[in-house]
Amino acid sequence: MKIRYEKSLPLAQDYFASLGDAQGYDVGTLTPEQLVDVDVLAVRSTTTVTPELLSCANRLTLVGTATAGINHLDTRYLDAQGIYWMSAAGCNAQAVAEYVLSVLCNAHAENFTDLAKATVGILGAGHVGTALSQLLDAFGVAYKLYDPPLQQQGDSRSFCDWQSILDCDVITLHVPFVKEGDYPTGNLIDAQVLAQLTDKQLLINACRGEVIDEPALKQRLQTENAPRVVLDVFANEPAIDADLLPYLWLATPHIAGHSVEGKYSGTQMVYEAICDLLGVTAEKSLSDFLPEQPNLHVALELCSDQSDNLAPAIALMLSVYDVKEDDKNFRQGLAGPETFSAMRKNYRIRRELAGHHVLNTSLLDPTQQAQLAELGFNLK
Ligand SMILES: NC(=O)c1ccc[n+]([C@@H]2O[C@H](COP(=O)([O-])OP(=O)(O)OC[C@H]3O[C@@H](n4cnc5c(N)ncnc54)[C@H](O)[C@@H]3O)[C@@H](O)[C@H]2O)c1
Ligand SMILES: O=C(O)[C@H](O)[C@H](O)COP(=O)(O)O
Repeated sequence: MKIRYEKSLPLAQDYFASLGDAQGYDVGTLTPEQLVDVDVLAVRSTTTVTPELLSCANRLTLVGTATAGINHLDTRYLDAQGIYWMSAAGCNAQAVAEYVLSVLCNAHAENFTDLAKATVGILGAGHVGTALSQLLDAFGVAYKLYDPPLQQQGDSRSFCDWQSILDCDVITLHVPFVKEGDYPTGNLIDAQVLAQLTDKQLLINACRGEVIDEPALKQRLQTENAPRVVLDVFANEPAIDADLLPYLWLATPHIAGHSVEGKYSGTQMVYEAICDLLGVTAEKSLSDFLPEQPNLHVALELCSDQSDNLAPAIALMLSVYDVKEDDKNFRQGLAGPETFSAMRKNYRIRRELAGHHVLNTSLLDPTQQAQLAELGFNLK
């Protein structure tokens, strides 16, 4: 069995070497000829899998992407060729949900969004939307879900209509980028939608840049009464429109899903798919590779504002992951497509909330303790 993998998959050799001849390629270097006699191609979103790329692939059985998004795979072509493909659905849902929560905590800290009163509109209630709704439940923050495909499939949760989502204090996008079908998402947030949003609202995009009409966004952000906007994703990555950045409240280089857990899980899922293909038991698991959770003891000095019931959870959340640090690094480091890619490749080690130890929690009231436990913290 020959496996070709994009070197951006963490732990690829550790996972794949025992399954066959596993060889890595650098992002952007894979040629059609390198797929001759290859059985499995393992990618992330930085390899676009087209008919041209696969034109010499004479034995390809499986294309696996260690990402949630699949818009870089020509799935129609793969289906027509009888090549099985899979994605790492849900691998980084918690990471993206924590990214959004970090944005919300910052908005609350700046008195822009009062989380005790605000309603968050979640557009797309799949893995990420659901993980986010669970974090918001822990915080006691109100939210609405919008997801017509899931609603049509009979999902038992309560969904709202399009206008209700646009009326929310925060609108956060978690849909796939889909060009065709009953529910296309390209430019879902277009000039007309942007015109409706006001400077009391926060718009977050951590799904795909193409879901927002970016030129229209740039225009809107230069007019009166414009919403606050946070972008993790951009049209035409890595050659993004850097002129947009000054108009954004927060901007990051497509790293919302890049927690250690999120990235390792992606490789784990591709490994499991290859094991299935071979009919062998998957013997490796995430816990074989995840480093010990950093011994982060969060002191309650962080939780000084006892007048705000959410203050301890917010302080702890931001001490574990503050998106503002990523925003600062991005604005300082961006000089072109290469630096966009390099910042993603060399992204810092970011661990998810679950497992962090919190000391002195007996000083908190039971509601606050429950909030922390629901967020995944280990209370000591
Ligand atoms: N920034 C990042 O690092 C990052 C990380 C993970 C995922 N993503 C992106 O976020 C997307 C969502 O991730 P996920 O894991 O939740 O995927 P998912 O497939 O589990 O959920 C997507 C949801 O969107 C819904 N949907 C589809 N079209 C819709 C429409 N027109 N209107 C409303 N809802 C619609 C689907 O029914 C589904 O429930 C991915 O496709 C990927 O592009 C980005
Ligand atoms: O779709 C996903 O899972 C995310 O957008 C993910 O962060 C993409 O990761 P990349 O392969 O570009 O690092």
